[in-house]
Parts: sequence; structure tokens; C-alpha cells
Amino acid sequence: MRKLTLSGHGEGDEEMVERGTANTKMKEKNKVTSKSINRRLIDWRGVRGKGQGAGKSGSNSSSDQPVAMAVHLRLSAGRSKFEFQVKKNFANFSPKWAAVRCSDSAPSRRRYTITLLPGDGIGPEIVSVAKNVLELAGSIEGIEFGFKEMPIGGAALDVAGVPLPEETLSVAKESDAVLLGAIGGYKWDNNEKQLKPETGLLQLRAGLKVFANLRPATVLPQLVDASTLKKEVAEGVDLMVVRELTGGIYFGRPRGFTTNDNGEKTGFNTEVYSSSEVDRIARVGFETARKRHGKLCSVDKANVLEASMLWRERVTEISSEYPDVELTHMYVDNAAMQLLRYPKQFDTIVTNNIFGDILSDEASMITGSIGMLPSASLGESGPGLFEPIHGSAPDIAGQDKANPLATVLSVAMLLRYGLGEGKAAERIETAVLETLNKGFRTGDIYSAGNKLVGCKEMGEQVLKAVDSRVQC
Ligand SMILES: NC(=O)c1ccc[n+]([C@@H]2O[C@H](COP(=O)([O-])OP(=O)(O)OC[C@H]3O[C@@H](n4cnc5c(N)ncnc54)[C@H](O)[C@@H]3O)[C@@H](O)[C@H]2O)c1
Ligand SMILES: CC(C)[C@H](C(=O)O)[C@@H](O)C(=O)O
Repeated sequence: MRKLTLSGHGEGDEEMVERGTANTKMKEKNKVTSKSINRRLIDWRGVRGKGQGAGKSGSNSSSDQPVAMAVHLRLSAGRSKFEFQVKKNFANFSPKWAAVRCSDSAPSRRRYTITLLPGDGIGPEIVSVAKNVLELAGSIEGIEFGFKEMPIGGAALDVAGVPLPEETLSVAKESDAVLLGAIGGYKWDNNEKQLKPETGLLQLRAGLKVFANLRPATVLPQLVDASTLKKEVAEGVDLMVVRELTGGIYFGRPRGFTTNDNGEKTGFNTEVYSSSEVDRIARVGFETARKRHGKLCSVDKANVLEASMLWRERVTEISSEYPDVELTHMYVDNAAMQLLRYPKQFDTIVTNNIFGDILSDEASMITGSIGMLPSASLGESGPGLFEPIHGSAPDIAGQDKANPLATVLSVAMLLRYGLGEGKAAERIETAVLETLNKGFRTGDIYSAGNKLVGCKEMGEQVLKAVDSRVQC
């Protein structure tokens, strides 16, 4: 199988031809209807904290904790294939006191294969914590996991010479869900394009066809003081960025380097979207908004860019399928400003690949830290990809300073959206809130009066909180 390659040197390039052919095939394949999206993404419900009111659907968390996770979205029926390609001795991976419990009382045991991609920098530290939490919450709910750890990014470059070895992609494709830490680091920053860790991540997203990236940004009541915004601005913020993930300027052709008429080196990229690509992400945006508070803001740059003009045209067209959702449009420069001025005006934002990348990082700081924000990337079929939105944080790697909660919450998204295991997901989210209620804080979310802990200790505390809620 030939891998999708990402670098190029302009028109006529072989890789561009390959991409062009793929695009034509995609056009035929990607006639995504709201029915088919509903098949995969059903029952999205806003879950609000105490005193914040229920979501539009009227659902409330069953927990009595001040749950304020932005949106809970459940996948339809569980997976049908439970093959275990990988046999592992789970005892070696379990946290020291987390034995499998309640197995007799669990209605049925389910098994899933998870691909772990720790990656670089803080990636291995945070994935190790999240894996333990996943295993414990799963065991309590009668779920067994088979894990296969594979290299990606700089770690893969070091062992295999490429940022996404073919085996990593095929193992990921065969699994039920993929958990990624982060990729990248100083060591590989000056590598040529094809040999950058980031290229491996983009190849993974393209290979898994995960076009819809959900990035919830919720200001938890416990962390309102960690926000860099004033309390009255940050308090109660609960928004979801729906980012298109496999198109736009990240993947558009032509791209590359050339020399202009003055003999100067130039670099160029192409922002390109087809109608079907916009339509399918727009529908995910509308479905998300419909299950939250019924407000969708489409962010573009339609005053300047043709790709954004098409984006706005298609989103407006698709809105006729969702008369119950209030659609607004905003230019990205204004959206960046409005996020800081009055973030509570946003419910669901749908936007392209690059604007979503930037706006979700911006939104993360409203919540206190980028170390808190999880994400789920989903396609029409196949395994989802779950990762924190932050990077490999090389400045703190190996120092036990990383906040593992974004990855722990990504594991909750994996359970809910990737496997349809909502109870286990809720167990983890509640445990995170309890841990914060007890005052445990990593450095990035620390404020006076709380207990400063490292990555490992934070993980141990979340495990204790998961464990304390066992009811056999
Ligand atoms: N999905 C990914 O794997 C991903 C995402 C973004 C950046 N990157 C890569 O990561 C590398 C570093 O990029 P960057 O510095 O621009 O962004 P970054 O997100 O890695 O770090 C930005 C800042 O946030 C802090 N930070 C990030 N995550 C944290 C956590 N969990 N706990 C505490 N603090 C945290 C870092 O210490 C740093 O000060 C680059 O190679 C970049 O390409 C990877
Ligand atoms: C590392 C990079 C390729 C990636 C992106 O731009 O999508 C990152 O910023 C992210 O948000 O996951």
C-alpha cells in the first residue's frame, strides 16, 4: 500500500497526481448524508454542571458532582469485532492496586483492542497515566483491553526512519480505537518535510480518515481561577470546536518550494475544500449544536478566500436541513477577538483545519490550561483517534511536570465516542472532577491554596477516585 505523502514541489508532482485521483474517488465516496452521520454520531447531549441548567436535550449527568464536561456524544451500537491481534500479560500493565473487580456482577464482558501511540516529549508520561485510568475504569465496568504500543513521530524516526511506519498505521486501522500522546521535538525540528514528526501525525489522520475533530473547551468551576481571563468572563464557558481535520491548507495541492522571477526562494500552500468535504463537516457541526444548545457559529474568511466563500455557501445550504439550529457566520479574525471578549456567546463552532487548530488552542487558555483539553477525531467508519490538543511540550518533558488530565479526558472520549462505553467514560470524568475538588493541581493549573503534584501523582489520585466509586 502506498502511503499518502505530504511534501511536494508544485504542479506535475507525482504525489499531486495521486492526491488528485484520491480526491476524485473521495468525491464519489463522501456523499455523507445527515442519516449516515447520525448512524455514527447519535445522542449528543449537553451535560451541565450544578446550577448551570441542563443541555438543550434536557439531559443531566447522573453524577451529583458539578459535572461541566462540554458535550457528551455517544456512538451508536458497540463494535461488532472483538478480535485480539495482540496478546499481552495485563498484569504487567495494571496499576499496583487496580485488580479486576466486579467481573461476576458485570452483565457481560466486552473486549477492545487499543493502539497506544505515546510519541515524543511528554507523550509517554501522559499516555502511561491515561492507560492505567482506562484499564481500571474499564475493569470496573466489565471491559477488557488489549493494548498494542506502536511508534510515531520522532520516536518512529529514531527506530524506523519514517514518522509513520506502515505497521503503525495498519495496527491502528485494525484496532477499535487509537490513543495518541503527542509528537514533535527540537531534535527533529530541522528535518525535511517528509521526515518531520508532524508529517507522521497528518499521515495518521489521513490514513484513518478521521475528518471530524471535536475539541470541547469547558471552564470547570474548580479551575475558574486558573483562567487568564477575568472570572466573570471565563465562568460558565462551555463550547465545542468542530474542526475539519483531513482537508484544507494542511493537505491542499499544489504545495512546496519554488523560485520566483526574481530568483528568490518561495514557499507556497493551497487552501482547498470541495463541496462534499464542507458538507460532511457542516453536518457534524449541526448535529453537535443540535444536541447542545442549538447554536452553530461557522468561522471562515469568506471576505477574502475563495475556499471560505464556498465554505459559507455550503454551510448555509446545509442549514436548511437543520431548521432548529441557529446558524451564524463569523470571520476568523473577529472570532479570535470575540473568544477573548465574550466567550460565553459561543456554543458550537465549526471551522476549517487551520482555523480550528488556532482557535482551539486559544479557547484552551480560557479554561485554564492547554493541559486540560481532550479531543476526539472521528470518521465515517473505522477507529477514532483520541489525543490531547496540546503538543509534546519539550520544555517540560521527562520532568514529571506534565498535566495528564487532557489525555485522561481523551480516554473518556475514547470510551464514549469510540467504543460506546458511556458509563466507564462518566466514571473517569467524575474521578477527574473529584481529584480537582480535593485540590490536586499540576503546575499549569496551580493556584494558591491547592496541592502541587506531578504527572504521576495526579495519575495516582485519579486512579484512587475511580476506585473509590466502585459499587459491586
Ligand atoms: N498533537 C500533537 O502531537 C501536537 C500538537 C501541538 C504541537 N505539537 C508539537 O509539539 C512540539 C511543541 O510544540 P509547542 O511548544 O508549540 O506546543 P505545546 O502544546 O507542546 O506546548 C506549549 C506550552 O504548553 C505547555 N504544555 C503543553 N502541554 C502541557 C501539559 N500537558 N501540561 C503542562 N503544560 C503543558 C508546554 O510546556 C509549553 O509551555 C512541536 O514539535 C509541535 O509540532 C504536537
Ligand atoms: C502538530 C500539528 C501537526 C497539529 C496540527 O496542526 O493539527 C497540532 O497543532 C494539533 O493541533 O494537533
